[in-house]
Amino acid sequence: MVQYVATPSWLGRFFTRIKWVSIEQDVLVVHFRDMTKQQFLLSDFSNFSVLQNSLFSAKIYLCDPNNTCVSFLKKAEADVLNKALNKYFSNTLEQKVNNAKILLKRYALDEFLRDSSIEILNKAVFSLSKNYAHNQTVWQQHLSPISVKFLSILSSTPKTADAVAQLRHKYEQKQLTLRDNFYNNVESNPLTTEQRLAVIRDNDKNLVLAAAGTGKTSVMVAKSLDLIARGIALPEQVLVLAYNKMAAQELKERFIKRAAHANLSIKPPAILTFHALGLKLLQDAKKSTKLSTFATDEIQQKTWLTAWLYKQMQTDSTFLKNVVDLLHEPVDIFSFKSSAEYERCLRDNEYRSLAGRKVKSYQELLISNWLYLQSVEHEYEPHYKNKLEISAEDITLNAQYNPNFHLSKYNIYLEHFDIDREGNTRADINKKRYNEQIAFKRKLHKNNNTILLETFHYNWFEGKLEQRLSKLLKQHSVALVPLNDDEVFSTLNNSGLLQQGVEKYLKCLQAIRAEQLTNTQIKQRIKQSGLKNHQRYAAMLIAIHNAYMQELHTQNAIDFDDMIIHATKAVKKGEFSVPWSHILVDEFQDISGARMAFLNTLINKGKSVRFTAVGDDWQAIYRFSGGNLAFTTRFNELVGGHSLTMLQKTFRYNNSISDVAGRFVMQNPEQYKKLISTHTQVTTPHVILLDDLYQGTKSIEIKVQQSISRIQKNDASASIAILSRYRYMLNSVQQHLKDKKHTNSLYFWTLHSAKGLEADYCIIIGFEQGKLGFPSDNQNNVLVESLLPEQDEFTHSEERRLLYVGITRAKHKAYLIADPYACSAFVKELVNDDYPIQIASTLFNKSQLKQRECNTCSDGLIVPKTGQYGNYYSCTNTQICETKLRVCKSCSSPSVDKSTYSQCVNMECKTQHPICEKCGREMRKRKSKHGEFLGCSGFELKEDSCKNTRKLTVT
Ligand SMILES: Nc1ncnc2c1ncn2[C@@H]1O[C@H](COP(=O)(O)OP(=O)(O)OP(=O)(O)O)[C@@H](O)[C@H]1O
Repeated sequence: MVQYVATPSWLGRFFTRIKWVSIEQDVLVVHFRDMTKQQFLLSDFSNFSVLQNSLFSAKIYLCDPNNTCVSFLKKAEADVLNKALNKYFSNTLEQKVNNAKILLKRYALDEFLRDSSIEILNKAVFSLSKNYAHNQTVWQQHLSPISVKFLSILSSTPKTADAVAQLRHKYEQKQLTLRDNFYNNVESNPLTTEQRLAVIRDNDKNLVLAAAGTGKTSVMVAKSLDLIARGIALPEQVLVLAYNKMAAQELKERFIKRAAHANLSIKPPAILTFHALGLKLLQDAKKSTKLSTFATDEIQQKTWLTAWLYKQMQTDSTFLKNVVDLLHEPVDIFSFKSSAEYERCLRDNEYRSLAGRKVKSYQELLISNWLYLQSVEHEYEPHYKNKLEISAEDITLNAQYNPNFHLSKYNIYLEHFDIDREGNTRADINKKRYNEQIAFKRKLHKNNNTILLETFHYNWFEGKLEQRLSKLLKQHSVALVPLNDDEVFSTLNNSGLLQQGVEKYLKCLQAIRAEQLTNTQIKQRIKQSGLKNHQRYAAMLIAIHNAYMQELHTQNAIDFDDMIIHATKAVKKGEFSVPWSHILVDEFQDISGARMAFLNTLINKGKSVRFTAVGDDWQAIYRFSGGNLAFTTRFNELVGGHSLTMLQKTFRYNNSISDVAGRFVMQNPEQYKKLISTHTQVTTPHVILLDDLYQGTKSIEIKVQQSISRIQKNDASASIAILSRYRYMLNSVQQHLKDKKHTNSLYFWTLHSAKGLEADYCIIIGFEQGKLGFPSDNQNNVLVESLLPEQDEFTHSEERRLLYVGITRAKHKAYLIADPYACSAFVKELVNDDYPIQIASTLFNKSQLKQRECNTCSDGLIVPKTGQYGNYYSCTNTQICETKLRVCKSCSSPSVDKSTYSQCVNMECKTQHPICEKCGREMRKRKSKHGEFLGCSGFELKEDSCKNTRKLTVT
């Protein structure tokens, strides 16, 4: 039925195509002269229309999203039509406002406004208030006062983001009041406001970022109880995931205890580890869950891989060559920018050749291995001539000369020179001097009639090292007899090199499975690492990965990774329907790629699942087993939009512990900055640094025992934990304390296993230097590194977090016991950077630490030693630094040799002892008929004697 027709004014005949406009049923129809028409469903409008009169005609603005305007209408007809439209709109918009109220209540007042509900509110609520804001007078004319009031309140916050924030704030405030009693009583102490907010916020995704001891566990328990008690979820709709069995058990016990305490008779939700959850889903989906022995017995896994490699080597000689070539990652020394970088590389890599020799560089290793595989016997760095003999001829070499290799059977020397075709050297080596030394070595061999064969860095770089070796040796009639495959295999096996390779490949396999890497990703990651043989490494690892999965298939069994990987697949395929509306995950900072993929699948397959991650980026310590901190630090990008709550008040420890631990971990700029406040305040340092000496001799065991006795005297029932980076040190302390009497409960934790635990007092040991020290220098090699989750560049960043975890286990005091003569980088930092700790030993005096720094290498320390010729000092970086210093006869400090004297480093002593400029031995005062003079102490020696003398005045 056509109603309210409006036709064009006389002007409209020239300026519009419109024939007439009318309301027909619930549709506004614009008819055009060419018989076409445009229709607008009236119920689609969320705004009133506006009439605008001009001299000869009128136009109606429809105020729809396209800003449609119907122009050149007769004024009187347009007026009637517009009134009719707005009458209609006032009914529908009144209904829309009522509906908006219902939606607002449902999505923003009765529950926490979730990101996924914002779209609904945008369409049905915020769009109305925006239209209202632009057209207020018209709306006020046509709508009821109560609707106008509602819209005017809403429109006072025009930006959606602000409106969302306000609604959330309002909801939080309401719940804080309503649930005050519950939050006061759910734990033994009232929850803090930030803890309460962490419980209340129920966005699609929530991140609770905490620090140690801030009550993360309390929040997990309170949140799951609150969800169930308020009827937001049934117990079977809540899933809590803990990092390990012990934590899951603790959460379960605390849930039951707290529910009873809050007078709630509530059945606990599912509180599981990731593995237990995977297993449960596989069982529910009727999948095989037989556990492979590989999962529980590491040795079986090693045996399997060794046997598999052996089988491949037997059938394929190229494979055998690959195994040998890939034992050590190629190192291009020209890529080092400083001597420190080079030293670090040498320290982190031990080059043990097939002949069982420890050599100093990767390229020397290749040469030694090649010689070995060709059955050429060779010595490494044999003595050629000593300093004295050489200096008689030339002064270019300042130590005794040891060429790289000597083929004794043929009396041939072999030198590998680290230069490119232009004679350039490593960045930190003086090119001129190095080339002079090469020239001198050549001359020396010539003068002595010895054969010198030469290979160069560029031979290796151009992939022609083996070719050159073969050519040179053949020219000198050296017999080359290649070993057969069996001989090579048994050498690999007997030397332990195969074992090392197997261990490295298993670490890679673990990383591939934890990160769920595809073959393409494996290739990409290894390529990105810059490894020269990246294609061969990738091919080897892909083959091992496939063989491993095939082996599990043959066993018809799964390993721990499979519990998660297979369960993810089953959920994806819909073989298990997800019953959970709320998933809470603890220790999120250590989540792996595979676990995150599992969580994402559960979230996507479930119905409107809300996810809460609780973690602490300062405590991420499981990268080696796939923990990827980026999921926490880049949560928005990698997991999604979320509500963030920070827990920054700690209850476990005092401000002294918090200041030291917090400052230490925040040295890494990649860590979140947090302002931690502590429940307990103290006025003196409660982190104490002790030396590990007992009556002048290193004895960690006795020192720990003494510390325990001291604690016991003050607090006989306190719990005490002894913590160390590695288990071996704990074992020896535990053994020592076995028969000693003590009233306290003692715990022995590695720093990794201490996660989530606490004790009244903590004693941390093991601050040694090196691979088994702390920070541990046991760096992964480049290959394993390339497959592990990315990490920030800050030196020792994960080890730093580990010390943070260690110190923050203590409720009252943390004792750090360290070797003052060889203290690690961490102890040096604590002392040198004036951390607010109590230093309970004068041996950690800053200037003494400075005196002990090695001047030759980048981070070695000079420590006292006793050898067959008496006492001396040497550098702790034994692999790379040969520094040996004499003991000052006046004060026993280290003394550094100059050309004619040795200078004591102790600034208060500074004694100069004369030494022989020819052989380096001590010079002694002697008498002759001409008076006193200095003579070399090597004078009387039978072999290698030195007759050097000089005037007494010369020092
Ligand atoms: N609101 C509170 N008031 C007083 N004590 C609290 C409060 N919340 C937690 N605690 C106490 O603080 C201590 C640390 O709590 P919890 O173990 O939950 O911390 P956490 O954040 O999980 O620590 P970590 O990450 O170091 O393992 C516990 O003894 C706990 O009872």
